[in-house]
Amino acid sequence: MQTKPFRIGTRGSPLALAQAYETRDRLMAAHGLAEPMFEIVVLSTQGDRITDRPLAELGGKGLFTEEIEAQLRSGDLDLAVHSSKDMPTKLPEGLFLSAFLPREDVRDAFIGKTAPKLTELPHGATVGSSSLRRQALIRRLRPDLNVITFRGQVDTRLRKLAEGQADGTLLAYAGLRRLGKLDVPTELLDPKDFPPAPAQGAICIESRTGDDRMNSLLAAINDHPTYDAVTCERAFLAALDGSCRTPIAGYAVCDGDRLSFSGMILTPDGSRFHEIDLEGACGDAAEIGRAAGEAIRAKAGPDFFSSWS
Ligand SMILES: NCc1[nH]cc(CCC(=O)O)c1CC(=O)O
Repeated sequence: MQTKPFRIGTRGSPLALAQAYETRDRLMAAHGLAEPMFEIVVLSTQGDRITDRPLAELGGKGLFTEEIEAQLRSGDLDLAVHSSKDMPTKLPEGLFLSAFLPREDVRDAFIGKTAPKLTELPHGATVGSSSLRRQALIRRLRPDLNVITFRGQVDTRLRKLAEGQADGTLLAYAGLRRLGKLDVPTELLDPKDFPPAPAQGAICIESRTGDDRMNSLLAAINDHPTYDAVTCERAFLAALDGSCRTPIAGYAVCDGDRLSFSGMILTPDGSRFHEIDLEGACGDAAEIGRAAGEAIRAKAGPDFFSSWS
């Protein structure tokens, strides 16, 4: 019998906390465990402390995970809850993504102040976003808009918008939903025009490879279609070597045992882009993502990636 509570590591943002509590609740329900069996441990990461520069400039992924992973490896934590989208494609030795919770809505939400839709914004209007993918997709659809960097937690960004720092902003609808802000979006963007980031909307749980007891508890809350879809999307990202300077979109859907993947890469100014669609068996998720990454890289040619830096 375990007597010490399981220690769940998380960042302290309202969204991160909501995700950690959801994971704890699912573990409690699946195993009939009581609340005192879990302890939520809040950690601050570099990504939380540096809020004035775009993530891509700071080295991108890993900034939200390193401090948490160090404690997971040392045994100070038993599991860590993350937004899969923030996870680097390569994890530290001895750690793995052991479970994914059922995916939320993958779409990006537009929050317009001067117009309800991205396509209806006045000529030259300002849109705040620090994501390279969103910036490139906005410019692809509306090259006339002025895209500015917007960072910080959801509430910070909404405050900046309310203060008039921009005419609109984009956020993952999944995050807004988890925070109960269902009425905030003025438009939900169609993934066909505005494909989401790989792994958007999926909560993942990271644990130690050798921790059999923890991993068997986690296996019971794993959602298989989400696991396969995100595995495919992360393999796509890894095949493009996850360069944090390339705008990359990609999403997979599992329907029964079939998986359909759509991916896109863009130049940062949105003037050029390439798309790929690939289908296969859910069991081949990683292979489909990797093949899609290699195919789109070949389509784009080497000049595509060296045309900016
Ligand atoms: N660090 C940004 C981040 N990572 C995950 C989410 C949203 C939740 C999700 O995609 O699961 C967000 C905020 C956003 O993109 O609006």
